[in-house]
Amino acid sequence: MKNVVHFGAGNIGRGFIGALFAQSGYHVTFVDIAADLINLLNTEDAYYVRTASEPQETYQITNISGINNQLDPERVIAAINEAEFVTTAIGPKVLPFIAPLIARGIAARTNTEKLYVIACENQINATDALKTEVLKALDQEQMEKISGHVFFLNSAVDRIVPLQHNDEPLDVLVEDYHEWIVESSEPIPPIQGMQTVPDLSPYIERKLFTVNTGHAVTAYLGYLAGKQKIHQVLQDAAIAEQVKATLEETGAYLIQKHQFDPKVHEQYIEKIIHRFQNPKLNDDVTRVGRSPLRKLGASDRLVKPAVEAYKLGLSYQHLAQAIAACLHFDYQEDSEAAALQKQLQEQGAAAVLKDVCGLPEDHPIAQAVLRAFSQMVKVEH
Ligand SMILES: NC(=O)C1=CN([C@@H]2O[C@H](COP(=O)(O)OP(=O)(O)OC[C@H]3O[C@@H](n4cnc5c(N)ncnc54)[C@H](O)[C@@H]3O)[C@@H](O)[C@H]2O)C=CC1
Ligand SMILES: O=P(O)(O)OC[C@H]1O[C@](O)(CO)[C@@H](O)[C@@H]1O
Repeated sequence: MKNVVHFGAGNIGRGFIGALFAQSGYHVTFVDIAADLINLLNTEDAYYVRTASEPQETYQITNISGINNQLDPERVIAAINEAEFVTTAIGPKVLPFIAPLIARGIAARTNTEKLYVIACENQINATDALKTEVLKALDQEQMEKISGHVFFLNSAVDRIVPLQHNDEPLDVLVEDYHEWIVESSEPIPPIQGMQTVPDLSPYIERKLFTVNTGHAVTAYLGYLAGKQKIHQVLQDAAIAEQVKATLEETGAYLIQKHQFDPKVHEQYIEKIIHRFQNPKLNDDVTRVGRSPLRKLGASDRLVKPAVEAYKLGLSYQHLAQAIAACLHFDYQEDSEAAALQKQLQEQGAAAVLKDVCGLPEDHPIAQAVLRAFSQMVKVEH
């Protein structure tokens, strides 16, 4: 029996990556700090993944177990010894916290088979970031020991998995579409639904700056307009037009940088917006807008394409409006939104743009954001 240790038994963990491994004949050991979830994974024989589509498809996921990494790190280390893959879907900011345990697991391995480590997060080169943290925890001898045995592979993951409201807590509602692309120039063990490419850059940029930019803009404009669900936001023709115009801006950059066929890219944009419009996902604006500080980062879905468009002399005005709308995201239950609002109140928008986005006040994008920010009117929630 082949084994995978997957960190993060949440929506993407159970509904996407863990499910693909189980369907490919692997035993999936989920690692999480959520004690109830781990208990259920150890007491239930199976859970169900259901698609938000017509007709609905249902997949039974079996051969699963769970370990609480806070309570039982030694068992995680033992599980890594048996594993062919270690994967994560935990949030990019959490990677540094789990890296030391992954390092201990790798260092303790007596299994001489190859091990593939893949971070499945919405961030460019997330596995490289994880690798950096793992290597920090290893000494020279350990690094030499793993060389040629442990491979860190970047990846791009795409499947919309909303917040869950199921009768059975392990079950997951997912969209039927999914794409998992892993960067590797060498063959790796095949996993159902995983595709390998030698250069991930065009794929991850296309995904992050279309799916994630589009989703984030929809969420922030929707929040500003007082809407609750993503598909409802796109029923507003003016917002839908603005989302499309933003993706035309990221598209112009992507087409130029990666020599994409403009017609094919246009179809990709249409398909992505169509995915957002799926009412069966019933996805919350506040989920999709979550973690605005991360989303405002210089390498993330809003600022990076705006800066790249600016450098190429392309339009970035709609992206600037999207950044401005993000600054209005004051959903207090999101800790990053609360921190963002605090910083805005204490230091003002120009300071936030400099600190969080890496945009000095005199940068033309910062100027466009500041203008849009002051003109936007938010509907109170
Ligand atoms: N939900 C979605 O539609 C998509 C999410 N992603 C990415 O996948 C990643 C996970 O997202 P979701 O599954 O939606 O989040 P989630 O919140 O449903 O799952 C994250 C899981 O990580 C666990 N966790 C947090 N800190 C931990 C720690 N220190 N140790 C062990 N477990 C810990 C949580 O308890 C939770 O079960 C994120 O990077 C997200 O950007 C990517 C594509 C789609
Ligand atoms: O934590 P993040 O970056 O919001 O990740 C979740 C996002 O990823 C996506 O699933 C796209 O793959 C979006 O649907 C969703 O908003």
